[in-house]
Parts: sequence; structure tokens; C-alpha cells
Amino acid sequence: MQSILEIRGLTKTYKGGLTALQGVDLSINKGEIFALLGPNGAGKTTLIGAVCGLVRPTSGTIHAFGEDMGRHWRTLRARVGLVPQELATDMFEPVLRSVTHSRGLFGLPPNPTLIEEILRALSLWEKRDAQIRTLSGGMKRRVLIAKALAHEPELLFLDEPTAGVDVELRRDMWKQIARLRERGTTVILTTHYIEEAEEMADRVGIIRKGEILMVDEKTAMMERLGRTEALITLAAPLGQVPEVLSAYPVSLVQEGRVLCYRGGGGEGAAAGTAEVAEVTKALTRAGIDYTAIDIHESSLEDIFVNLLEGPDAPSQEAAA
Ligand SMILES: Nc1ncnc2c1ncn2[C@@H]1O[C@H](COP(=O)(O)OP(=O)(O)OP(=O)(O)O)[C@@H](O)[C@H]1O
Repeated sequence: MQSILEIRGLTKTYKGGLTALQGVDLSINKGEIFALLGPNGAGKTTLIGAVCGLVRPTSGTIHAFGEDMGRHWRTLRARVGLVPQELATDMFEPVLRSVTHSRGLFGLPPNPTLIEEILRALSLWEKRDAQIRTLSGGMKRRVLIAKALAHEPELLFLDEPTAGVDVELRRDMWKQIARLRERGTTVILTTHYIEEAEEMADRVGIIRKGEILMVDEKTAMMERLGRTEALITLAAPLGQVPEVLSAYPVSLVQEGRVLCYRGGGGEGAAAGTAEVAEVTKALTRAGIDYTAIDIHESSLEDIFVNLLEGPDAPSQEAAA
């Protein structure tokens, strides 16, 4: 797997003393979609800003395309695209001119055919002569994407691309991002939306308080940390867990009316469901009747919440 971005020991302490990044190490593979998942203030925007030259790191190194960004800044930055959270300027510019200008900023020759293609793909061509300020919020977001694509970046950062947009537009944007990947662009996106990471990403990094807690392939993360939960509603409440179930990870909840199984973590989903079947057989053998079973696998969301809430969030080494 070829690496396109190597971040080592990246630390950022803002004036005033707040440390937004603490020794971040991160490798991004060429051609992947990487989701950086973390709560508000975790350091996601700071991390992107450091790679895109908007934030000066306090220490650490960033290599992109195999070269030191600190040394070859101009040439490397031209190969990186950034879709920021908000549009800061350009509100009075018409769409076409603004997007064309973004390409020129990187010293590239004009390419009207490419700009038209980008605007059409983002359903903005009809609006090419409209001032950006007159567009809807969702369209403004698309203009941001168009501007970032105008100079044909190989590595694209999307800072919360779908925050505050409606479900339909969100799905639309996911499709656009998937298309970029098909064309070979490497995509790093930040998000609060677990669903977004679950849907889009090849790998997921979880960041909290400026530290990367865990990086893994999405499916491996879900398999390794995922658990099976089953709620077995009993026909009559129990005072304590029956002896026949002492070997299983079960407990009584809802005043003994429901038997709760939580297990199967680390061995994939099948181990959990098979064990739930054993539990139900043991109940039947013991003559304990039940009326319903609600069984589900934990999602990336459960994993994320557990990680963030856990008192001893695992270190990256421990998790690897
Ligand atoms: N220019 C700045 N000066 C001082 N502190 C800052 C600055 N920019 C960000 N911070 C602080 O650094 C921390 C990380 O912020 P950052 O914007 O990187 O987080 P984030 O994960 O992107 O959050 P969100 O999801 O809310 O966008 C926060 O505590 C924030 O208040």
C-alpha cells in the first residue's frame, strides 16, 4: 500500500496555551477514503489546517507524496485540495468565475472544459452565472467542493462536508466523493456523523482531545470491537441469574424481567449470535420461559461512544 501522507509527532499548541494536537502520528494510503471521527474540539480542523498550511505546527513533520511539506511547500500544496467548513470570501462572485479563479491561484493554465465538467457533476452548471451569495446553503457547499477540485488535487480534504445539510444532499455528496475515489483521488474527511464514516470510509481514525485513539479499517474495527447484544424478555421475572447461565456474559435488567446478553466481542458477529442461541437453549432446559428476543450487533456508533466515554481509552499501540 503506497502512502500519500505521513504525519509524525504533530503537535499544535495555540497562543494562550491550548494544545489542540498532541503528538499525532497518521499515515494515509493512496486512493483511500479516510474518515477522521471525533467530537467538537477534538482537533480535526487543526489537523487539516496543519497539512494545508493554515495552522503552523508547534512540532512534528508532515510528508506528502514522499516529500517534506515544510521544505517543498509550494509544489506540494498545489497537489492538495481543501473543502473548508465555510465559504469565507467570494460571495459576490458568480460561480463560474470563482471556480475558475481557484484553479488560477495554483498557477495552472485555464481549462474551461474541466471546469464545466466539475460544475455539471455537482449540478451547478445552470447556476454558473449566479452570485454565490444568492445560492442555497447546499449549493454553496457544492461550490466549495468545485473550488477545491478545480486544480485537480490528488489529495482532498473535506472538513465536515455534510454538516447541516439535508439527508438527500448528504447522500448526493457521498456519491460525489465515491466518484472522486474511483478517479484515484485520495480523500480525507472529518465528520461527527458516524453514519458518514460507516457509509464512506475504508479506514477510520478516532480522535479525542488532540490524540488519535485508534486507526483501523472500518470493517476490522467493527469486528474487533463490535459486540452482540440480546435482550431476552422473560415470561416471569427472576431474582437472580440462573446457575445454568453462570458461564455466559448475562445480567438481569428491568427488575429481573429481561435477561441481557453482551458478548461476542473480538470474535466477529457469528460468535455472539451462536452464544445467544446456547443461552436460549439453556433457559429452555432449565424450564425458564421467555416471550421475546431482541438481538443486534453494535454499530460503529456504539464503538465510538464507548471509546470516547471509556475512562481508559486505549492507546494506538494497545489497539493495533
Ligand atoms: N485559532 C485558535 N486559537 C486558539 N485555540 C483554537 C484555535 N483554533 C482552534 N482552537 C482550539 O483548538 C481545539 C481544537 O479545535 P478544532 O477546531 O481543531 O477541533 P475540531 O475537532 O475541528 O472541532 P469541530 O468538530 O467543533 O469543528 C479546540 O479547543 C479549539 O477551541
